[in-house]
Parts: sequence; C-alpha cells; structure tokens
Amino acid sequence: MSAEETLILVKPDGVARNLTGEILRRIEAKGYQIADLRMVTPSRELLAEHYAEHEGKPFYEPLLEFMLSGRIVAVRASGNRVIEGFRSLAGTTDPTTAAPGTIRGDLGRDWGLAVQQNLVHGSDSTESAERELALWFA
Ligand SMILES: Nc1ncnc2c1ncn2[C@@H]1O[C@H](COP(=O)(O)OP(=O)(O)OP(=O)(O)O)[C@@H](O)[C@H]1O
Repeated sequence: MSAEETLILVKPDGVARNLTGEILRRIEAKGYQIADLRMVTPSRELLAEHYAEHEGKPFYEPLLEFMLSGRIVAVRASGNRVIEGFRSLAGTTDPTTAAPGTIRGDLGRDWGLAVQQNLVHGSDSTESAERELALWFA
C-alpha cells in the first residue's frame, strides 16, 4: 500500500515570519516525508478553488486577501495517517486557544484581524488532499 499524502501550506504569515524551516522541521521530526515542495505566488482563481467551500462566509474575502498578501510554501507530505497527523501537529484553527505543542499553539497568535492568520493549512480528508494536491502541484 502506498503512503497517504496530504497538502500542507505554509501561509503568507508563516513565510513572512521566517517560520518555514521550523514548520518543515516539525513535519520531518514527526517522521513524515516531504515528497515535493514549492514556493508559490498563487492567483485569486487558485485560491477561490482551494477555498470554494467557504465562499459566502464573512471571513472569505479577508481570507483570500490574506492568502494573496505574500508567498506560500506548498508541501506534498506523505506518511501513514499523515492527513490526521498533520492536523494534529497544526492544532486547532484559533491560535490563541490551540494547544501548546502544536504549530499554531506555539507560534501563532490572534492579531485581531478579520481572518485568523494561523500559519498553516492541512487537508482535512483523503478527498480534499487529492483535490488540493492537484490544484497546487498541477
Ligand atoms: N471564524 C473565522 N474567522 C476568521 N478566520 C477564519 C474563521 N474560520 C476560518 N478562518 C480562516 O479560514 C481558514 C480555513 O478555515 P477552516 O475552517 O477550513 O480552518 P482549518 O481547517 O482550521 O484550517 P485550514 O483549512 O487552513 O487548515 C482558517 O485556517 C482561517 O485562516
């Protein structure tokens, strides 16, 4: 059986704060493989497809603006149960309440903005991972 894969994004706040290395270190330290990696300046179209499920929500436009505000590092990571495992490493959405020990809990904080600048994204299911990897590693 081939290993499970997921899409991880280091969002613009993570890249701007020079946390890419620390985030990659945590992924590797957990034992996951970095199968592919690219620095991306995404188009609005790519982000609209990526976040299609959030269209119409109050944070949708601020989210797109934030994701367009700088470069993003896209990672194809692989390993047994990597989808669930990375979401556990990332911590919950709100960095203020994300558990210490997680990426968001240790490194993120609430900046009081309309969107949570929470450093990373990780696919939430095998279907999302397949769809998102096809978008970011076309
Ligand atoms: N209520 C909210 N207020 C502000 N920003 C939000 C809110 N909910 C989500 N976001 C932003 O939209 C992103 C996508 O929301 P989602 O609910 O999919 O979060 P997630 O699954 O924790 O994170 P991600 O999909 O980025 O891994 C969040 O990571 C965050 O940046």
